[in-house]
Parts: sequence; structure tokens; C-alpha cells
Amino acid sequence: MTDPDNLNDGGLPPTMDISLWRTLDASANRASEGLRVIEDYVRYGQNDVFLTTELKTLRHQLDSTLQKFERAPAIQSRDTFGDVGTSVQGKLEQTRSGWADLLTANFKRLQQALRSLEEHAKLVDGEVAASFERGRYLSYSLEKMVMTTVAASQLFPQVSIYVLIDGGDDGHSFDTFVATLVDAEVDVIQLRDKKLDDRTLLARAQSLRKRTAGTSTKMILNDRADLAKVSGADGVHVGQEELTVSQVRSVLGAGKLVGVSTHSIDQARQAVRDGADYIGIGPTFPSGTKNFEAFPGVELLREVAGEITLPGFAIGGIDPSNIAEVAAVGIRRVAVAGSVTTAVDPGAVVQAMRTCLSTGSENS
Ligand SMILES: Cc1ncc(COP(=O)(O)OP(=O)(O)O)c(N)n1
Ligand SMILES: Cc1ncsc1CCOP(=O)(O)O
Ligand SMILES: [Mg+2]
Repeated sequence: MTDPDNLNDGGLPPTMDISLWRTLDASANRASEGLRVIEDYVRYGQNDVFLTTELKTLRHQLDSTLQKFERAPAIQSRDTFGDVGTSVQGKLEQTRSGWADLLTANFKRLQQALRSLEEHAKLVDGEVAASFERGRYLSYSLEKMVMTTVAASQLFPQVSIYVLIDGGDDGHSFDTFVATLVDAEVDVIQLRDKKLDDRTLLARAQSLRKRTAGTSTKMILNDRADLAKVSGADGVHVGQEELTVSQVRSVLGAGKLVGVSTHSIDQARQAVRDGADYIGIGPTFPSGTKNFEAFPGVELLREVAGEITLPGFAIGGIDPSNIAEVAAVGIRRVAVAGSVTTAVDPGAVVQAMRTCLSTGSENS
């Protein structure tokens, strides 16, 4: 690290050394404080172990970069009462309209401070400047993860029923079934049909859009970002080998939902990093809808529930007889097909599962 006493050797104005130290000191404090506010929210407000750990990574990276500066001259240069900025404060800084506003303001504070550290560090040490730059990039992806998690947690109720349906025998019976599910106030309907030709599938998607528009039921298309775009769906669900979250978003545009299937805790963590709006977690139990060779089961549900607060839907063979096992490990959102689509009274099954998820009691 360059000796601060020799900063003027580089042709800097005589006042530069003290003003540089003041700037570095103030920006370091600003970055640490902004980061701490965000960390407090995800830790105490959200109980999100994963995001708290990710934020800690940035805090440690920042701390180790700051350690390259001697603390003493920075603190000696401090002149809080002589800081003209302390008396220039906008009214807006004293109030926040909600959590999202509070978080956004603190991410901005963090990023501005990191940029200032980076630019000023360029006068002293290029490597340190590059390290602040890496921290700033990390803060952008953390902002995406935190803000997406906060927004998605509000979009999907704490107890949610998500139903996967195929295109049915014909348009009329499909529409009648969708109406039943909408009446039962299921939270999400996913159209998942691997057999229909594209035009028929699009016609079903359009009919699903008509039935769900203006209701509390969201409409998701399985796999097909193109048909989701054309039909005006609320989002798309993709698997591990399909389009990525950012590829789906580039087709759908902003403001649409992207769900990702996850089969391990690492895949669940990656989906959060990728900015998914929700995850499917499974398969939990053997399914009559799709064949599987391996079942991460309720153990994976427990693991995800223990560290991730991005909405997660348990999927695979869930029905009223086993849903209590799902609720028992802390998952209150389920995605089901067969147990509802083959039921004599689908509305009653939806209601039974909802009750069980709300109370945690068995309901077979
Ligand atoms: C909510 C939800 N979770 C998981 C899946 C499975 O998606 P994927 O792994 O892509 O398998 P297919 O559904 O495409 O066979 C899902 N569809 N929905
Ligand atoms: C598509 C899919 N992916 C994992 S399980 C599953 C099917 C869910 O259907 P069911 O509830 O009938 O097991
Ligand atoms: Mg898929």
C-alpha cells in the first residue's frame, strides 16, 4: 500500500492526502452500515439463512479489502462536525415507505460507497480498487436475490396450493375444470402438456388466461416461454435442463414469474442466485404423473425450509394422506397434479390440503 505521506509524489494537490483519507473513511463506514441494515433485515426480518450467509461473504470481502488501509490515519482524518454533508440532508432520508424502499435505499448506499471507494482507491492502489469493484458487482447480484425474495414472498401466500393440469380431452372440459379450480381459489395453475400440438396448446393457454384473468389464481406455463408470451401468462416453469431464468426473462420481459425445479439444496441455492421467483422442490413421493428414479423426499424439503425463504413448492405424489409430512418439515406450499385432477371433488381436495397446511394436522 502506498504511504499516505507520499501521496503528493504523484502530483496530487497538497490537501489530497487528508481529503482522500476522509473520503475512504466515510465511504467505508457508509458501505459497512448499508450492508449491515440489509443483513439485519434478511437475518431478523426474514430468517433467511442462505441470504444472510451470502451477505456475510460480501461483508468479509469488504472487511479484508479495507484492512489493507491503515485504520489510524483514516480515523484521525475524521471530522464529523466539519463535514458539510451532515447538515445537508433531504427530508426523504428520514422516512421509508416500506421494506422494499428501505432495502433499495441501503443497497444504493452500499453501491455508491463501493464506487467511491473504488474510484478513490485508484489513486492509491489498483488492486485494492479492483477488489472494491468486485464487491460492487457482488452487491448487484445480492440486490437481485434479496429484492426478488422479498417481492416473491409477498406474491405467494404463506399457504399455497399450486395445481398442474394437462390440456384435457377437449377445450370445453378443460375450461370447465379450470373454472372449478379457480372457484376453489387455487393459487397457481400450471398448464403442463407434453403431447398437444403447439396450436392446440396455445388455445388451451388462451382459455386458461381468460378464466384466470382478474382472479387470485396465477397462470403458469410449463417449459414454453414462447407460448407464455403469446398467451399473456403470468410466468413460466423451467427444469434444470431447460431455459435459464435470464433466458426466460429475455423472452417474457420484466414483471413475469419464473419458477425453477430443484432436486438438491445446491440447486435450490443456485435458483435463488439466478433470481427465480419460486422453486419446485422434489420429487417428494412417488408420482402417478411422472416417473422418477430418485426421491430427495421430505429430507430435502426440511433442508430447504431451514435456509431458504424464496417461496418453495413441494412437488411429487402429494395428496391429503401425506401432506402432513410436508407441513411437518416447515413447507406450507405444495404443487400437485394427480391428487386434484383425478379427484371426484377437486375443490374438496384442495380445501382439505389447505386446511392441513394451515393447521399442520393430518387430514386423510
Ligand atoms: C412447480 C413445479 N415444480 C417442478 C416441476 C417439474 O419441472 P421439470 O423438472 O422441468 O419437469 P417437467 O414438468 O417439464 O416434466 C414442475 N413442472 N412444476
Ligand atoms: C411434473 C412433476 N415434477 C416433479 S413431480 C411432478 C408431477 C407432480 O404430479 P403428482 O402430484 O401427480 O405427483
Ligand atoms: Mg420442464
